[in-house]
Amino acid sequence: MSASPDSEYIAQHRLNVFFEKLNSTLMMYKPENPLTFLTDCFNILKTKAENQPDVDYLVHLQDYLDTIALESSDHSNSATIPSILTTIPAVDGEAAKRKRDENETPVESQDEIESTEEADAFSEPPHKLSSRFQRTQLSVNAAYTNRGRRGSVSAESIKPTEQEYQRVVVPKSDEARMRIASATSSNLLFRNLEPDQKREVVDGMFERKVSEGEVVIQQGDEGDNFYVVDQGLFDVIKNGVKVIQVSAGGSFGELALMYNTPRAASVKAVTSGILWGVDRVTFRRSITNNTFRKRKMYESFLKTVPILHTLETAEVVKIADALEPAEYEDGETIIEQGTVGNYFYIIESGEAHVTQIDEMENEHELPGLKAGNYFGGK
Ligand SMILES: Nc1ncnc2c1ncn2[C@@H]1O[C@@H]2COP(=O)(O)O[C@H]2[C@H]1O
Repeated sequence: MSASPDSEYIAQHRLNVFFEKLNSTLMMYKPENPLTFLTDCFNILKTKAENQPDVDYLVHLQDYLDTIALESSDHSNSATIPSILTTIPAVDGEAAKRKRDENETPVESQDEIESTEEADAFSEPPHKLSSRFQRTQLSVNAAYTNRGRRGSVSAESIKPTEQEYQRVVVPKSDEARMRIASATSSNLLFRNLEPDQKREVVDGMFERKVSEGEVVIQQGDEGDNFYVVDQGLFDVIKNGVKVIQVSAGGSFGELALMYNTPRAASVKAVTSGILWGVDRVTFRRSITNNTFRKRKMYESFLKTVPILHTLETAEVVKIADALEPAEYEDGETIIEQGTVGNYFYIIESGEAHVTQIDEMENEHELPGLKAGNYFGGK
């Protein structure tokens, strides 16, 4: 039996997903004027589609919804829906700055105001191209899967004022500090922390012993703590399906805290184990500030990379955590034929020549690579 023209049209444009997302967003924020809200949303989608026509319109929509979820969570006392300002892609630093200059920015969060200079530095492209052959690559060395629609729960702003904020210090032995150091040594979320921020997180960490079978995090709950695994194995279960297992040195529970959303998955202890927990406020003050900026900077770019199109935001941000920018001069060799590849590269901007030497030692020019293309890895 063939599908009706109506259902074909719906499937072709994935209208059910589109309307479901709009509907759940309206239900979540309940804007006073839904028509204005939707008009803003459509205008923004139109602009995004004009700027990045190759990107799927549902990706643009999700990006916009993520942005307003983040913005509204940092303005939890305000009922306003964030303005168009918040939708300027982080990679377009100049445009974002111009827009900020043009608009008196009533919706900027405290965090944004305090870190304007730093944010500008981050939102600038990390390099300037001196010629069309100058190349810049990003190496990727880790990723994990995560699919999740973000809801929103209200929460404290990232940087509470000093009077409000009481630094949490949980007394612990040197042995405990050593164990924490070992558990966090290879954790991506800790990699970019300043020594003082790291000390703040470690000071605030508390030990939690868990029994086999214990549910540490329940999908859909409001986020309270972030956890680093010291000992034991933990299954991450999403909608009843195990998506990943976390072991010593791994961590979980950052998404709900970082994005002020309900827990995206459940986490259950497969064995008895020991966790180091960090409360929500300490986490947001230290880890979120660093990680979030990096995630926002690369999220929009990564969504334009064809191989990553099918990933949802939660998956993309994990890749963003693992990215390391690398610059190459015009003519510099990035990888050499016959050598072992350690990195996967995505071209953020610039172009790369690809050549191959055959058995007769003749060099052949292969099709070149440009922004969004990738190479390397095994
Ligand atoms: N595929 C996945 N989907 C959702 N959460 C995941 C996934 N893999 C690991 N997690 C972790 O599981 C945690 C559940 O709580 P959070 O949503 O706070 O943060 C989540 C992530 O840290």
